[in-house]
Amino acid sequence: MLLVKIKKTLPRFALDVDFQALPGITGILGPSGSGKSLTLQCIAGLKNPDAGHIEVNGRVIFDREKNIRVKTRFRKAGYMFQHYALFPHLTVKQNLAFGLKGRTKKEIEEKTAAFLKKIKLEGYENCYPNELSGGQQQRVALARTLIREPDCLLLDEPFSAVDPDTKQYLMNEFLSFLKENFGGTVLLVTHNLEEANLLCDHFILYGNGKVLQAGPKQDVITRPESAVAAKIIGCRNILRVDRSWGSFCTIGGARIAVGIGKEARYLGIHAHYIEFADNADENAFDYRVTAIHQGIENCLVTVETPWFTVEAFVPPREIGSVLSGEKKLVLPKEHLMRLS
Ligand SMILES: Nc1ncnc2c1ncn2[C@@H]1O[C@H](COP(=O)(O)OP(=O)(O)OP(=O)(O)O)[C@@H](O)[C@H]1O
Repeated sequence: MLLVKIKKTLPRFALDVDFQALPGITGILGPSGSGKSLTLQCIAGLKNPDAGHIEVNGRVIFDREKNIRVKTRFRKAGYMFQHYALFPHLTVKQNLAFGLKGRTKKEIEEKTAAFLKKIKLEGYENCYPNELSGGQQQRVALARTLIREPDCLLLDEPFSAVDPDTKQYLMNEFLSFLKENFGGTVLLVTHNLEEANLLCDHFILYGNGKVLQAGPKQDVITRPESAVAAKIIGCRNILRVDRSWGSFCTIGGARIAVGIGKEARYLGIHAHYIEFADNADENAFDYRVTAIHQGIENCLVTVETPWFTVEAFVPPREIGSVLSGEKKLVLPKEHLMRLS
């Protein structure tokens, strides 16, 4: 487990975060410049917080008040950079051995051989990084980090350098490799929601140097607390509430049933929960389609009602009936999210 409670003030930015991350993969998501990479750098010991405390599996690696500042190489925090940062002039084997400085020759031989096997690159030990595919390079980078037996892994956009075609394959490979070879806490910084959704167990949402929300992935996706959090997790429909009372509110004059809950400044609904029905008593509106973006599995349609506009995913086989104009747009109450 990783405990992080740190503050760092830069000339035009202030980081002030407090979170814990359990074993498994925790995705840190947030807009550009919200402090994600800075957090990883503080944990790895590449940057020093001005205040706070960092603990990995019960071992304090930073505590400003107690003047504890464990050196980077003793933190057991494996930091993997965006572009893998393999040494181009070193072979695969030398890259793997790089982190084992100070160990006996025998130990280095044994460990590098074991890791070459794990990453299925036996026979490639004398190759240079430019002779490897993107996926192979990534495995070497991951192995070079894991060979030092870190207590936690810090991954900063590990797939940003990969083309979209190979990305899916790499992510699956990465996940199974990690499951077999690492049982600790992984922090994964990413901009890519699809990637985060596939890989992560938990989410931490960042906004302007602060943690907006944290929790199990599914909870955060289905129950974002604020409009900003909903936007980060990819909610396409965030509607400004004019007035709310009891279990109702109005949006642009339309009365909407939302169920009882906290005071809401916005209502959110994921595009895949919007329905088109022949009959519905509640939250059903006349509409017209103003745009269609044809996808492979779904079409994304922009739908205008006299009171608000939303985007909805519609399976291609249903698009004809949605365009017919004989249906109503329905916002199912159970999928409306009250947002602050
Ligand atoms: N050495 C530095 N000196 C001054 N400001 C810095 C320094 N490093 C980072 N910052 C600022 O800190 C803020 C957070 O940067 P950080 O790289 O952590 O953002 P991020 O959330 O990782 O963004 P991105 O998703 O674009 O990588 C930014 O406003 C950045 O300009």
